[in-house]
Amino acid sequence: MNIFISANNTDKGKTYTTLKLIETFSKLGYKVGAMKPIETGVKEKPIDGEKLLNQVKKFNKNFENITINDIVPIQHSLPAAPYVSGEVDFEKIKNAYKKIKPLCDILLIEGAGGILVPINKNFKMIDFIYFFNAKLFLVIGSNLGMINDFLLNKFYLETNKISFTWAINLFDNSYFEISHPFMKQFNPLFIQKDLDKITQKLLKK
Ligand SMILES: Nc1ncnc2c1ncn2[C@@H]1O[C@H](COP(=O)(O)OP(=O)(O)OP(=O)(O)O)[C@@H](O)[C@H]1O
Ligand SMILES: C[C@H](N)[C@@H](CCCCCC(=O)O)NC(=O)O
Repeated sequence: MNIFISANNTDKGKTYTTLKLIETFSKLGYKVGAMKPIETGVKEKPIDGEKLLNQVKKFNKNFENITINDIVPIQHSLPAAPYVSGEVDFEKIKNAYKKIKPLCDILLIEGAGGILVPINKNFKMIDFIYFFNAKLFLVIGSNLGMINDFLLNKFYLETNKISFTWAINLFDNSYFEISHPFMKQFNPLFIQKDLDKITQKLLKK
């Protein structure tokens, strides 16, 4: 099973969440792998990719000899959408995938930014769900502004008949005063307390 992790924007907790999903699925007995096909803003080394690789190695010994370049095949230095930061060689991504996929039961694939971030003229971040035949998990950051972001993502995904599982990443408790009175109608799950429910939903869907 492949799961593509996206978010309502950059810096909303995709890596943070993916680290927790690696641990939770691993403790359920699955061999878990992770990749970030494209990381931008890479100075010396891909920071998100390194966190993912270290976490995977804690639980999955099949990844012992896997390197950062295997799980982050495309690395660009400009911190921007891939469309802007440089060319993306999809063959390289495919080859990395072929190497990693046999090492795990569940592969968590982290995007960059949100679902419509452009990669090139014909390919945007959400298109990775077709490329990898992956389920979509959407992280929604809890800050002011998330209601509009959530509704836009929901509208786009439902209009395009893309099913998704989502949860709120709580940065602080102000969410309960400023956003939850509206959001509660959607019965949100939270990364901080609902990982078991989230993983069960992802396994079922
Ligand atoms: N719930 C949280 N509590 C505290 N810190 C958090 C939380 N969620 C994320 N962070 C921190 O916020 C920063 C951004 O999170 P993260 O890197 O996971 O975002 P991202 O969505 O993966 O970003 P990108 O689009 O760059 O991949 C990181 O420093 C991370 O440790
Ligand atoms: C530089 C960021 N951290 C991120 C790219 C975010 C692109 C956002 C583009 C946009 O929506 O305007 N890169 C990454 O996750 O590898």
